Amino acid sequence: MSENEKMWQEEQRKLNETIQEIDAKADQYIQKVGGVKDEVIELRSTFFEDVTVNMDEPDDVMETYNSIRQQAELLGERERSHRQLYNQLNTLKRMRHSPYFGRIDFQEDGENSTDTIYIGITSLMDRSEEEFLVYDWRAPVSSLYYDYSPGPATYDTPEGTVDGEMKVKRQYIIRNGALRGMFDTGITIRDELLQEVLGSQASTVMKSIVSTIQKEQNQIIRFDEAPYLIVQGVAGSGKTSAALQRVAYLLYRYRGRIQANQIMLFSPNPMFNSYVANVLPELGEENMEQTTFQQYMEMRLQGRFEYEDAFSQLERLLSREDHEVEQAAIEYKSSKKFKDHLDQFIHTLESDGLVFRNIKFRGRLLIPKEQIEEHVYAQDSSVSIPNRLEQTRDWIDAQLDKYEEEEREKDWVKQEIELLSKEDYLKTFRKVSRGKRDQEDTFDDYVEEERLLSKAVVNKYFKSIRVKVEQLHFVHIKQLYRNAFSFEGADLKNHWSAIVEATMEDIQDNYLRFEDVTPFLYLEDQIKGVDAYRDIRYLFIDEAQDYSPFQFQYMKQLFPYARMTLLGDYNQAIYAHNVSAPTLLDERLYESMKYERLTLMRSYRSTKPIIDFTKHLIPGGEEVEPFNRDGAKPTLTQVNGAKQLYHALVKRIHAMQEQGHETIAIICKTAEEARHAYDMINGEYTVRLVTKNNYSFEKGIMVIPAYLAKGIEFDAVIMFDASEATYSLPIEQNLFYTACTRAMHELHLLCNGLRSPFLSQVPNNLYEELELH
Ligand SMILES: Nc1ncnc2c1ncn2[C@@H]1O[C@H](COP(=O)(O)OP(=O)(O)OP(=O)(O)O)[C@@H](O)[C@H]1O
Repeated sequence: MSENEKMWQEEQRKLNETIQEIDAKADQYIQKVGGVKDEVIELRSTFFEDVTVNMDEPDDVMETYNSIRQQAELLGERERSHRQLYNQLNTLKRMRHSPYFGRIDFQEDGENSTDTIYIGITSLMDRSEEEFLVYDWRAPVSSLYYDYSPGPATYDTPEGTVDGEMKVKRQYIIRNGALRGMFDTGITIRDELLQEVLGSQASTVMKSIVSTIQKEQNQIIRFDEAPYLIVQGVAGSGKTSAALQRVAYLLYRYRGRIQANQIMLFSPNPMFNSYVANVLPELGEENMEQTTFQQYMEMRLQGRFEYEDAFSQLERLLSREDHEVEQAAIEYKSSKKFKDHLDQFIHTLESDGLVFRNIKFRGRLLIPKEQIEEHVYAQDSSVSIPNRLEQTRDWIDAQLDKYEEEEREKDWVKQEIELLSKEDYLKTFRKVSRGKRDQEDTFDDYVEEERLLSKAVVNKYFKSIRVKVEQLHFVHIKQLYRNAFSFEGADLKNHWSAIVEATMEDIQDNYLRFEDVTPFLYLEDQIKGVDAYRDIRYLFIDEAQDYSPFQFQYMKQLFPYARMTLLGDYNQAIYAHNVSAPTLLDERLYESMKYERLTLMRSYRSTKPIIDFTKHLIPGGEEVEPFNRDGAKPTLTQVNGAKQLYHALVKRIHAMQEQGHETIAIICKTAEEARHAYDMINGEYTVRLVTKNNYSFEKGIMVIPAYLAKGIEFDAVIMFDASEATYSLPIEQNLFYTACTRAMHELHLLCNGLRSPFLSQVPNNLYEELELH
């Protein structure tokens, strides 16, 4: 038997033993789960047998309440342990399929023996819970596997650094409990496994990468120093993947101290949310909180304003009209400079200038705005505006109590009572008299009945005023936002008056453009007080290049206790505010803060020929390092007119399907172009049109605007129209690059008319020009 065969046998034996151990543990768990389940069922069915229910006397009610609470707590605790055992059992099931993926043999300095350490998605102890059979990939010692090749190696533990020598580093492919492959690896994780992983079909859900994490990604995952981690990574370099494994790492590293709901991820679009939703559960962890800026905006503005979202703003700018003024407005309103300006404005409001609304009731002026103003500015100027407003709110409430009482005597109230239907009358009567009866023995006085009913009627009408007062609606934020523009925007020269005029009109129409949303909310928060997310400890911002400097400042305020991980790629900055301004990945924004900036240059998503092509679409692209995965060159099909475009498209889709590609994206520039492409082929193929209002990621053919394909990948990408008429302006360059870099295995460009000037930067030998036959 050769050395290799012996090694294989030895490893097979080890694998069998581990699986036996997993089975034995699973049996133990099944018994425990069964036992707890029976208890839960029993507790549920006998819930009320075991509680004493007696509502006769107040003391009895209290006793009943306590008894029910105790029983509910017991049930809750049993249900929790059932869930926990059930989750552990599921993890064991996953481990049985592939208990580990790597091994290192490590000899610590000063020790005689070498430890053999197997590494898997979670740790596994033997039945007696004494020895580790498998180490969690997030354990300190496991970082050796990602960071070193055999030779001297070091890892950090909470107790300090451990030095030693790595003797062996081995990788396994284990499927359904059987050893399929095994490699002793060198400096980086050997390419075989990565080749296998990357060569597979695109999936509609993102996969975990723990078995093939690369050294530079591991640095991101385990980073634990500065409060800001900025990651600039080229398209497909694993930023999102690293972010998700980092969440899993943090949950492991700070187990018991940080829960999944204290970690939040901001993602670029809702489709992305479902795309990444599987990674953490696959690793046996709960998902973090996920949201988009769009969702946050909706939560804040819905019902108050019509507002534009980021996608519509982009669509507006992508239309081929003159956007000079709009572009200037977006750049300015998204800048730190505008925020500083607003801060100055807000500062002046401390002594003068807040605008208020009258408080009226049925046409009667109850509290004039001047009185509110007087009340606010009568307070000590050292008190913050939000605190003064809170104080004023209490004062207004007290005034309203008085007015409410006055109103009860009015004729309209009597009429209202008369008009109450019998049901309403009884309902109101019961409601108001309920409290009364507890205090008095009899209740038969007509006057008292009238009094209570009028109180109820007036109360009902005052309710909406009370709610508005509670929300500090008496401050006229809309007017204040307008007033913020009553200065001379020196840098904007001849555009300023046009910008101000457009803003005034929009606000008058109760409409907020996307570029106004953040400044508006910021102003509102500074005046009314920030409703911050104080529980969030870690904030992840994916596609960070798409956020404006103003949004960043805003987020900092919204998440005051969060460490931030910002991941993105400046070459994929597609929004107007970043066309000529630095993105959030720019170090200059962090100069006064503690931060670390890491870069990822290696791209894993696409085949080498695709990366060789796409890297020429951006300045500095020559530094992008492709992962060496083979594939066909991208193609370019030149067509003239809609008819030829249709034929080229159909031909291409057909070829992609023949080759067995499961996710095929026809990527367009705008929603309008996507609708056009969709109409062209719908009926011929089963095809899905993805819009910002319809977002789920399924297998098949989809037509999608480029900005919605952000962060996502497909087996094959067909660029619907790579022509000059579609892609030639500066704002279109990154969009073009982003769209092309979504392809994993195949990239095909159709071009109706003159080709985009961005293509002239790509050497001819890097793509194939096709004729349409
Ligand atoms: N270490 C790795 N092992 C296996 N697959 C990897 C690894 N790193 C990245 N990938 C794969 O490469 C693809 C791109 O990764 P990901 O989406 O995380 O990149 P990204 O930098 O966020 O991309 P983009 O900015 O273009 O949206 C995914 O299919 C991911 O699974």
